[in-house]
Amino acid sequence: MLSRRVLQSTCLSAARRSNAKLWTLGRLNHVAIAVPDLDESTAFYRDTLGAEVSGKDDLPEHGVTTVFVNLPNTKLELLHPLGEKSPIAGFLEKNKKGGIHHICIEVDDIRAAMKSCADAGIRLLNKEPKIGAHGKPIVFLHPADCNGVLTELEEA
Ligand SMILES: C[C@@H](C(=O)O)C(=O)SCCNC(=O)CCNC(=O)[C@H](O)C(C)(C)COP(=O)(O)OP(=O)(O)OC[C@H]1O[C@@H](n2cnc3c(N)ncnc32)[C@H](O)[C@@H]1OP(=O)(O)O
Ligand SMILES: [Co+2]
Repeated sequence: MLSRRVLQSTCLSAARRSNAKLWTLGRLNHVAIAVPDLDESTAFYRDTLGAEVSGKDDLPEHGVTTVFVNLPNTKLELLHPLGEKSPIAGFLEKNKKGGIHHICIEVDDIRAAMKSCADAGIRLLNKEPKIGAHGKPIVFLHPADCNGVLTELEEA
């Protein structure tokens, strides 16, 4: 009679061999909005809507300056281009007043999630996890493979 532990480890290794999904999708971490004027947009959420907002954070490795708008159940990430090669410059060219740029969903294991997505033919926009605004590993999935929505995964 196989002990419970042996049975469990056998099932787990079978799941690993079958590449079964060994990670979990979590909360909506943030909705990112690209804005042409960061001060004006920050004032709108803070003064007009009464939201609690963070200070500005320059992230040269991402080519953006961010301000986070803290909501009870998620956050808005206000994005403004930083530097010559900002990945959001093209987006703002096309959307002069700004617009929703991406969504960010939490995962418990970024590398397992990246492998599942790559195996499913979803294009990863960074081959290795990068460190995002919250100091956590992140990956971006190509919008064309995600219903037209640029999708960021953050390991939480
Ligand atoms: C700090 C961090 C954090 O939260 O921790 C962040 O969020 S950093 C946030 C900033 N970093 C990133 O966004 C990194 C990932 N983003 C990228 O690599 C880029 O933005 C791409 C998604 C590859 C798009 O680049 P770019 O605009 O230069 O390319 P492109 O103009 O040729 O666009 C290629 C196609 O993608 C579409 N496209 C472009 N940006 C899009 C967006 N935000 N949402 C949905 N579709 C988008 C275009 O319409 C076009 O579609 P058609 O081909 O149909 O015309
Ligand atoms: Co983001």
